[in-house]
Amino acid sequence: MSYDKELAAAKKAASLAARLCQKVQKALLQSDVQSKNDRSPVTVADYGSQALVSYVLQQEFPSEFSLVAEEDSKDLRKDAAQELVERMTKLVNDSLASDGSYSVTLSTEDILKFIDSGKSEGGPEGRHWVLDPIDGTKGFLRGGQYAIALALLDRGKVVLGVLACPNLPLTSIRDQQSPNDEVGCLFFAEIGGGTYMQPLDGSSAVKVQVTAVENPEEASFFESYEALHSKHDLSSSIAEKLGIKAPPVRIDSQAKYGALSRGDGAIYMRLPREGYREKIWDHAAGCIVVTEAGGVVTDAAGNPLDFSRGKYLDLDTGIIVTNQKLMPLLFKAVRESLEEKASSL
Ligand SMILES: Nc1ncnc2c1ncn2[C@@H]1O[C@H](COP(=O)(O)OS(=O)(=O)O)[C@@H](OP(=O)(O)O)[C@H]1O
Ligand SMILES: [Mg+2]
Ligand SMILES: [Mg+2]
Ligand SMILES: [Mg+2]
Repeated sequence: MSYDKELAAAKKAASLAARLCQKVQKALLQSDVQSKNDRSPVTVADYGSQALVSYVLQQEFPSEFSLVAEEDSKDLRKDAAQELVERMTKLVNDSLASDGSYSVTLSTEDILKFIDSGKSEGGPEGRHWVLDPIDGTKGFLRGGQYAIALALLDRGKVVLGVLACPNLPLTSIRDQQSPNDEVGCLFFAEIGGGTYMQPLDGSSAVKVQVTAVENPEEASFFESYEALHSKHDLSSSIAEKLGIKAPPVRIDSQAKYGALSRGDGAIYMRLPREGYREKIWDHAAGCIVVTEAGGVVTDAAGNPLDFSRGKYLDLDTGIIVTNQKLMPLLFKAVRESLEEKASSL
């Protein structure tokens, strides 16, 4: 089955949302009065992105629409949020007007409704869109990496994924010469069709592949920027077992899956603290982008991720990602480190 029409709509929606986020982040980084604790820019961009993606998908697929998305409008309906909602409404309408394909002006109530149409629970039947309107909200505020991550589930399987990474350099993050290198990547993958990357400005796409590195000593690895999101001590013990020499590259958000899909690094380890439950929108798009580029994504027990159980991913301990050659070695090192840790407790 082909999902070409769905993929085209997903690319359009994610690109529009990326433009909105870029605009907000630019204003945020330029303003000298910003207070470190002011989260309103990310709030405006996050909800604005969700409203835009939801609107575009509903225009393209009016009859069959189900969206599992991270945000809902509850906080926005409070009186104190009124100014923020107005700012967001203007941003969303400006984005739609600049695109030109929809001649519409949405009211604040319309926008809140589009945000709330992301309340589906997903599951093993039918089709569901899965959206993280901004993944890496902390990275967004820091001026670092973030992603707009959109995927489609069909009968519980991820069949397409789009990752817009507005701050990711077009060339490998390992070869960065100057901070002026061009940024803004759109990764996309359809099941059985491979993974492609194109500049967010719309120029032509290239096929990407994960790295062919077979020697773990030459492998480099990614982990979350935020130490709270992953046990960095555990990943360093795994890296040591593998003989990895280079220090980890810390990047925010699913931009890690994008960077890995084109070979910027060989391994991504995400081993959250006990009790943290992973959500499908944090991994669905990234997972297909990596697997269609020839990579493997499993939990720490070696099982593929199961996106058919609703909003949460029920998995064993964490998520590990690499190419097919390195996976058996990585898996072994992960098991050994976890066992050592368990016996030392
Ligand atoms: N405690 C904890 N453990 C693990 N994961 C957590 C935790 N808290 C949050 N999150 C989720 O992580 C998403 C950000 O992904 P990353 O961890 O790759 O980003 S970062 O490098 O830490 O910025 C982030 O996604 P966004 O909320 O969309 O930014 C969260 O869903
Ligand atoms: Mg997220
Ligand atoms: Mg998010
Ligand atoms: Mg969040």
